[in-house]
Amino acid sequence: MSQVVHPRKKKSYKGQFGRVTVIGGNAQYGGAAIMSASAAVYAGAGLVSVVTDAVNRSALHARLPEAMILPFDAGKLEALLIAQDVLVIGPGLGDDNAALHLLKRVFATIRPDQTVIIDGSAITLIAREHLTVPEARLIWTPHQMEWQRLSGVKLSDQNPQTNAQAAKKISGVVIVKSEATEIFGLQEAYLNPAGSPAMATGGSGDTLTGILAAFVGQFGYSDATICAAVYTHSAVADEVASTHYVALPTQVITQLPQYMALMSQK
Ligand SMILES: NC(=O)C1=CN([C@@H]2O[C@H](COP(=O)(O)OP(=O)(O)OC[C@H]3O[C@@H](n4cnc5c(N)ncnc54)[C@H](O)[C@@H]3O)[C@@H](O)[C@H]2O)[C@@H](O)CC1
Ligand SMILES: Nc1ncnc2c1ncn2[C@@H]1O[C@H](COP(=O)(O)OP(=O)(O)O)[C@@H](O)[C@H]1O
Ligand SMILES: [Mg+2]
Repeated sequence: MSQVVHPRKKKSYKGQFGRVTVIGGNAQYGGAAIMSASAAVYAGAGLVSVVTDAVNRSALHARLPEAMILPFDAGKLEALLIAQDVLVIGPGLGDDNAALHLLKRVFATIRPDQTVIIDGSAITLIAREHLTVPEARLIWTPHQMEWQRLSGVKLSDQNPQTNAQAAKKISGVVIVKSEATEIFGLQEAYLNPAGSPAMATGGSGDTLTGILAAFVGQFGYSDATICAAVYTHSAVADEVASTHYVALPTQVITQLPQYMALMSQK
């Protein structure tokens, strides 16, 4: 962990800690985009933007003034996306035609050196519509039902062996989230040792996407960075859960800077 999260150099500025854009949050699921973007900001991303339904503008500005906002239908979308280091697509995006159209528009702009974290509704849409994914550094973050949709492996048949086999057919890194999250597509498979049922609350996965984005954006894309992000999410939740029955995503998010400061000093 401390190998990944290190003290910042004195001579540095926000442009060196990752340009992250979260694409998600329709009229029903605005909170998902807010939690993803908040996690990215609190985990240290230098510049965070959110492409979201226009109805989320006031809520997002009020909750997270650090973030910039662009509505889903903005003409400037491509210009924004091209300048990003990391994209998160899917938290609260929804799976209707508007979401599908936006997903295709985003995929058409992606460059191979960008990291794209594919979550939630985006996974469901890609599986349902058999979409071709762009050439990029892809990180998939399915929960078990999304993994069933994407891989075809039924929930009841999912285990480290069947998951590993299925992940080989998918381009990029696959983080199969559960009570024992597994990561495939790295040099070695990784089993997350932290976390608890206190994390079983809506928004936990949305929060993970923001942490991943911030870690890749500031510490660079590597196996160690991805594992550290997954571990940090659960380890902070464990800290919260030591005194709280549920580890609310918003509470996990606010604890991130303190946890990372301790990690960076080890
Ligand atoms: N506050 C918000 O705005 C929230 C928005 N969310 C967004 O809502 C959209 C739909 O995502 P959902 O995950 O709710 O719906 P999904 O339809 O993708 O998955 C839920 C379904 O899968 C089943 N299931 C079985 N095992 C499961 C497992 N281990 N984990 C999760 N589900 C399991 C559930 O019973 C349910 O039928 C996504 O875009 C997501 O990002 C959620 O993140 C919840 C919070
Ligand atoms: N029982 C559990 N033990 C450990 N981690 C859990 C448990 N239940 C949920 N989680 C974690 O919470 C997150 C849930 O993700 P997801 O279902 O996508 O949430 P959401 O879409 O509501 O944000 C994952 O990181 C998962 O590993
Ligand atoms: Mg989710």
